[in-house]
Amino acid sequence: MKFEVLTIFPEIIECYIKHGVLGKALNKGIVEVKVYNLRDFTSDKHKKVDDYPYGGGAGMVMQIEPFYNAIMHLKADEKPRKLVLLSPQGRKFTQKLAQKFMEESKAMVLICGRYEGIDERVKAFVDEEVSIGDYVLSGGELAALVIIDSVVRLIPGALGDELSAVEDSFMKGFLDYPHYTRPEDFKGMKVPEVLLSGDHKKIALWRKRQALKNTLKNRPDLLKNLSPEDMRILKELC
Ligand SMILES: CC(C)N1CCN(Cc2ccc(Cn3ccc4ccc(-c5n[nH]c(N)c5C#N)cc43)cc2)CC1
Repeated sequence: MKFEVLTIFPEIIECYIKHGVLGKALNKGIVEVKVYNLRDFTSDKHKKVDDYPYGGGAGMVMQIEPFYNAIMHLKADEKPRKLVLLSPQGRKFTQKLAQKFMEESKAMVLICGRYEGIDERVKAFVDEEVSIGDYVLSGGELAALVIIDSVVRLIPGALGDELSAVEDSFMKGFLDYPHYTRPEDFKGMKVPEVLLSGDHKKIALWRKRQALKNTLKNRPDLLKNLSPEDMRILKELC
């Protein structure tokens, strides 16, 4: 999977991708990330990327030319790629969309704006407009990293543990169960006895109950299409 990121702050992307799962996936060659500075695609000596909005209004708007030049530069190799514009107006990014991107795209271009947004005409060159959530960010870079991270986790072999990607919550339709590790007793705060029992059946049931309890409390909207067994457990919790 190849990601090409267009941004005026390449350092934001370059710093993050060196670490953790992403860093390992890069080293394994499972994923490639190339970052392009939009200022390198300007035609003036000041490398200007923004200007005042037509029609007036607060702030500055990013000009189309650097985006156009960068996109045409990438498309010169005529390889297929999905062009995704990060935007507060985009469709909501979910685990399901991450799965779809992983399955359908061998290469993705993540287009990151700043300021008050970008010239609307850029959208004529993109395939998708995506938002990571209903809150206001200062630019598209964090959203691009969210997409890269969540899609890479789904690539077989990226996590080094096939189950993890499948077991990631949201895929199953409810939140994760609580996790504990040593010490058993931290200032009187003890690990639940069941987790020390070695009884894997009991542990699995406890984890399922806790996951459903957490989901009922924090994200009841995820509780759809439960199995009859999960529904039975849920009813016991109510
Ligand atoms: C003038 C007045 C009436 N307007 C009122 C509405 N404001 C909305 C506005 C606010 C901030 C930004 C900053 N920004 C620039 C590029 C960019 C890309 C993504 C995101 C972004 N924010 N939140 C997400 N989930 C995102 C994603 N994905 C934010 C971005 C862009 C746009 C803009 C100003």
